[in-house]
Amino acid sequence: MAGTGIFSEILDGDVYKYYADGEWKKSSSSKTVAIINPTTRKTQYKVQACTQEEVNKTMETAKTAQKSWAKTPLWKRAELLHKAAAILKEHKASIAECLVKEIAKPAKDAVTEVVRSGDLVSYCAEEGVRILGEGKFLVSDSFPGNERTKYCLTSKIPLGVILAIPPFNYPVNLAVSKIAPALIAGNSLVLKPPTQGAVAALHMVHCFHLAGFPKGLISCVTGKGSEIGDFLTMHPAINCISFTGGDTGISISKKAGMIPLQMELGGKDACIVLEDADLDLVAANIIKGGFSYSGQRCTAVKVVLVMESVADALVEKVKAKVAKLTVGPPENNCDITPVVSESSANFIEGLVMDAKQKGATFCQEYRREGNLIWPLLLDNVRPDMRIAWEEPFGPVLPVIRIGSVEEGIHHCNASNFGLQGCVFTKDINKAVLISDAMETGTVQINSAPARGPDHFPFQGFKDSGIGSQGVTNSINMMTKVKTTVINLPTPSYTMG
Ligand SMILES: NC(=O)C1=CN([C@@H]2O[C@H](COP(=O)(O)OP(=O)(O)OC[C@H]3O[C@@H](n4cnc5c(N)ncnc54)[C@H](OP(=O)(O)O)[C@@H]3O)[C@@H](O)[C@H]2O)C=CC1
Ligand SMILES: O=C(O)[C@H](O)COP(=O)(O)O
Repeated sequence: MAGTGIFSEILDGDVYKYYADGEWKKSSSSKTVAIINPTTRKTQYKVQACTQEEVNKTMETAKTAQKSWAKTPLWKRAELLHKAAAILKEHKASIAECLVKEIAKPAKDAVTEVVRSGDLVSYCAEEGVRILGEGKFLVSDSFPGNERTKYCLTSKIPLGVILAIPPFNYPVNLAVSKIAPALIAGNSLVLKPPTQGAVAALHMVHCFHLAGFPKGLISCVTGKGSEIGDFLTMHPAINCISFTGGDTGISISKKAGMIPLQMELGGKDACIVLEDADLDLVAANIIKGGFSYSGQRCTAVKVVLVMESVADALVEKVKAKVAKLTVGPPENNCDITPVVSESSANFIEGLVMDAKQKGATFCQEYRREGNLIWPLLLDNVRPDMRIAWEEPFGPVLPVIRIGSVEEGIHHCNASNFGLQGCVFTKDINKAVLISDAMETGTVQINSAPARGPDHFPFQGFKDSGIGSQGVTNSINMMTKVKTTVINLPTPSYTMG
C-alpha cells in the first residue's frame, strides 16, 4: 500500500517528504500542498512546499554528485538502472494505487504505466551502454586542402544537472523517460513532479533510492509549479531542462538561459479519414485514441476530419462504440473516469457550450457530475468553433466533415500545434503523400497517434515542442560533443 512497508520512510504523519542529498526530508517552510482526489474532490495526500533555500541546497548537491557520477563506469550506471527498474516493477501495486487516487487513472492502466516505466528504464540502460560506448573518428584529408595530419576523436559527455518537469497525466512514465537517459549519460537529475501525481512520483523516486544511487544524484523537490517553477527553471545550476506539459513550456522556453531544452507540449492530433478506409478499424482507433484515459493524453485523437461521403457511416459506428464505454471511478477500471481537476472540467464544459451555441450536432446528451464528464462526440463541427482548434484534454471529440483530402491537410496544418496525426486509407501511396504534407512530428498510418513504444522518436513541431524524445534521442540530447584532435608532425597514411 502507498506510504507503508518500504515506503513508510517517505511519509511524515500525513505529509509526504521531499528527497534531497540521498535523504527524505521535511521542508522548513512548514507549508504543504494538498493533492485533490479527482473522484472524491477531497484532499487525498499532502506534499511539502519546498523553499528556495532548499532548492539551492539541492542544486549544490546535484552539482557535486554529478562530478563523481560522470567518472562511474558506464556498465555500473547501467547496472544500477536495471536494479531500479526491477524494484519499480516489484512495487507496481503501491505506485499504481497513487495514480488511481491522484489522477484518476483507471486501475489497470495505472499498473501498465508503472510496468512500462520499468521497461523504459531497462531499455535505456542497454541503449546507453551501446550508444555512449561509441564515438567518432575523423581524419583531416577528407576536407579539401588537408593532408592526413589530424585525427579527430569525438565522444559524448554529460551536460551536468538536468531539471525534469513532467505533467500530471503520466507522472511516473514521463518522469523516468527523463531520469533514465539523464543518469545513463552521466548527469545528475532534479525532478519537480506535477502536483497531481507527486506522490506516485515520490514512490518511484524511492525505488531509485533503494537501488543505491549515490547521494544527491537524484532529487525530488515538491511544491506548486506556479510558486517554485520559475526559481527552478531559471536556476543558474541547471544545464538542461526536459519539460512535458502545456503552454507553460512556451513561457519556460522564453525565460530559460542558454541551455538545451527538450519540450513536449500540447497537441491537436488530427485523424484524417479517406473514402476507402476500413471504417471499423477507424472507429476502433477513434475510441482508443480519443477516449482512453478520458482523452487526457497529448497524443489523443483530438479532431476527426472525415470525407463527407463516409461521414454518416463512420459517425454511426463511433456512436455505437461510445455507448459501450463504461463511466465511473478509476478503482472500477471504468473507461471514462473523472478528469484531473474541477478547472479542467470547467474548461472542457466551456468548449462544449461554445460548440452547442454555434450549432454542432450532439451525438450524445452532454452530462457531467463533478469532474466526471460522459464521453461526447460532436458532429458537424465547423472551424469557427473553439473545439475545432483547442485541446479539451477530456472525453469530448469533434468531427469535421471535409470535401477533399486537401481540406483535411489544410485544417491540420492551420493548427498552432504539430504533435502527431493519423491517416486512414487502404492506399499506401496516398497515405505517404498525406503524411509528408502533414506538419506534425509523427504521422501514424492506419492507427491512432501514440508516443509508445517508448524507444520510438517522439517530437512535436510548432507549439508542440522543441527537440525529440524517445530513449535514443533523449540520451543523445542529454549529452554534448567533446572532441580531441591529435596533430601529427607529418602526414600518415595506412597502406592496407
Ligand atoms: N507532448 C507531450 O508529450 C505531452 C503534452 N502534454 C500537455 O500537457 C498539458 C496537460 O498537463 P499539465 O500537467 O496540466 O501541464 P502544465 O503545463 O500545467 O504542467 C506541467 C508541469 O509543469 C509544472 N509547472 C507549472 N507551472 C510551472 C512554472 N511556472 N515553471 C515550471 N514548471 C511549472 C507543473 O507543476 P504543477 O502541477 O505543480 O503545476 C507540472 O509539473 C496538456 O496541454 C497536454 O497536451 C501532456 C503530456 C504529454
Ligand atoms: O503524455 C502523453 O499523453 C503521452 O506522451 C502519450 O503517451 P502514449 O501515446 O504512449 O499513451
